Amino acid sequence: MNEVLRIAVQKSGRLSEDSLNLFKECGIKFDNGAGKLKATSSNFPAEFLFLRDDDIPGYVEDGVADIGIVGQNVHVETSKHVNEVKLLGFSKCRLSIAIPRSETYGSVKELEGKSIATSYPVILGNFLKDNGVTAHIHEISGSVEIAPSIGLADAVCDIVSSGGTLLSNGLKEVEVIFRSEAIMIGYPNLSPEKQNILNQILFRIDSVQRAKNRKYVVLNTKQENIALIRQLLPGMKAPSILPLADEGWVSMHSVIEEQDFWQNIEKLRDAGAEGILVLPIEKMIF
Ligand SMILES: Nc1ncnc2c1ncn2[C@@H]1O[C@H](COP(=O)(O)OP(=O)(O)OP(=O)(O)O)[C@@H](O)[C@H]1O
Ligand SMILES: O=P(O)(O)OC[C@H]1O[C@H](OP(=O)(O)OP(=O)(O)O)[C@H](O)[C@@H]1O
Ligand SMILES: [Mg+2]
Repeated sequence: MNEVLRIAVQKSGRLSEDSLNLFKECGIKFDNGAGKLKATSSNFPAEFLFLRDDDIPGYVEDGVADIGIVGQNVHVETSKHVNEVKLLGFSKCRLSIAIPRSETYGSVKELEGKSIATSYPVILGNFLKDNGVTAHIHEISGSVEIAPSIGLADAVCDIVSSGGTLLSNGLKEVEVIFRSEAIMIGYPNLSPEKQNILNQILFRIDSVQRAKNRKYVVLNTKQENIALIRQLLPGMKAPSILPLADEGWVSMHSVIEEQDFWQNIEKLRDAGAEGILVLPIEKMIF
């Protein structure tokens, strides 16, 4: 039987675009046109389900979806029996407790007896228990930051990224209780065929991610500068060195971490590097 890997991604929201791009950058084509809830890839054995993010861990636990992408916050909150396949590095945010800006705050003990509105009762409950605080958790499913201003709760516990939503609702962050990024979760009992398809996807993701942090560098220099320039480019284990038409000149080619390049650019020029080109790399296969 020709197996197909069922992949659950958020239909629309903070995870959607990066989740879809992840698969597209891996060369997996599919149509995610408006209103579509399911799509089959035209060039890879995969089928996509477009869902609410909160539902994804349950689908993956039941094996209705083979893998899914959610925030770690949702993964921990839903506490489903799934494998943690891979952290993905996007949709980074934190889960924080916030109180009205006009109020003072000394320590977590001040939350004793207070009511806190949140969509994350499990994570918040664990935090309060670990800190020996008893508070009333008021569970609501969205627009949490409005709660103190309408008298629904004394404090909130919600996702923060830039802090803009807290600011515009007159709140200040007082405790960071969880840090999150997107994670790929998987059904624990995949068939060997499906595991094989997943391995192909993971291989492609690694190739794309590796390439993102690195650049292909080409520079020209006089032959006598080669040794010094090699020392300045830590990633340059075995650069390709090609003779130029001009006698005594070479072109050096290598792949380096982008960060190393910026740290050494001035020294490279001082060492005699000229005509430096820094090019993006699309994929890196080892
Ligand atoms: N402002 C933000 N910056 C970065 N990541 C965020 C931000 N807000 C949320 N996230 C992350 O993205 C996930 C999805 O956020 P989103 O706001 O789209 O969820 P939602 O409104 O619950 O969506 P759905 O309609 O699918 O239930 C969150 O669980 C969190 O991991
Ligand atoms: O610190 P900030 O950068 O302001 O981000 C935090 C906000 O982002 C998310 O909501 P989103 O805007 O995704 O809307 P939602 O409430 O509809 O999920 C989250 O629920 C916060 O409200
Ligand atoms: Mg949701």
